[in-house]
Amino acid sequence: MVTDAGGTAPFHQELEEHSRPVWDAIFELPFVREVGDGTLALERFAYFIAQDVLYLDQFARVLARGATLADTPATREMFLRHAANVGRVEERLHEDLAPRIGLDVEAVRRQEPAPVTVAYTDHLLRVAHTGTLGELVAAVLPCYWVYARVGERLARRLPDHDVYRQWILAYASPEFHRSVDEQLALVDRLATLAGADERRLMHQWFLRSLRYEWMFWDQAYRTLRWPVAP
Ligand SMILES: Cc1ncc(CN)c(N)n1
Repeated sequence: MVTDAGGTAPFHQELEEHSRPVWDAIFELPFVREVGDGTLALERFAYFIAQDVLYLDQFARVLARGATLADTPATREMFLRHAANVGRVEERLHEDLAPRIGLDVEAVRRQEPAPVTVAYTDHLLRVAHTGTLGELVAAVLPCYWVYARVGERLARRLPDHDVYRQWILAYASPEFHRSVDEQLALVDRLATLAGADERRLMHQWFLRSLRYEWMFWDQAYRTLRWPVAP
């Protein structure tokens, strides 16, 4: 473990080391592997993008709440910029991919989100509205960090599939990685200000979000629907 001059590891490193098996399970997911080699059935990817449209609508609200809770002007500016980037970068990516994979984004927005999408966004919104800024940052960190890690890995050998290639490159981009670094630096700063109870909650929300990231891709691979329609 790398430590600073005072002998303490940065908090994000602690988070990563405690959650190693979940990270490994994410890298091994069939969804991730098949995007990487370009063999994922388009139906599964279209399901994923549809759920991600619904997810990002709520994620942007969580980031806006981060701006409200921000303890410094620089942190407020960062959250506002990140919330705007959801629209400028990720929603634009979805709108660009949608017609190529047979999706109508506006029709998707009228759908009920699937079970894991509801569970994950409810978790983020609850932490954002009942927790501290440190708890919120720990909860959103996997949303950044996992996609950066997956993008970086898959970009080492890009698939021969235009849609998957474009999706991977979005998350391997230097711009996306800069926003991840900003969140990592913020979680480290806030952890130094937090007491033991808050740090424990930060661990808990980080791990929960990380597991939901695994579940979100697994849900798409299984194209999970609500059981028993009315
Ligand atoms: C579910 C999920 N998690 C994270 C990301 C990356 N912001 C995303 N687009 N979707």
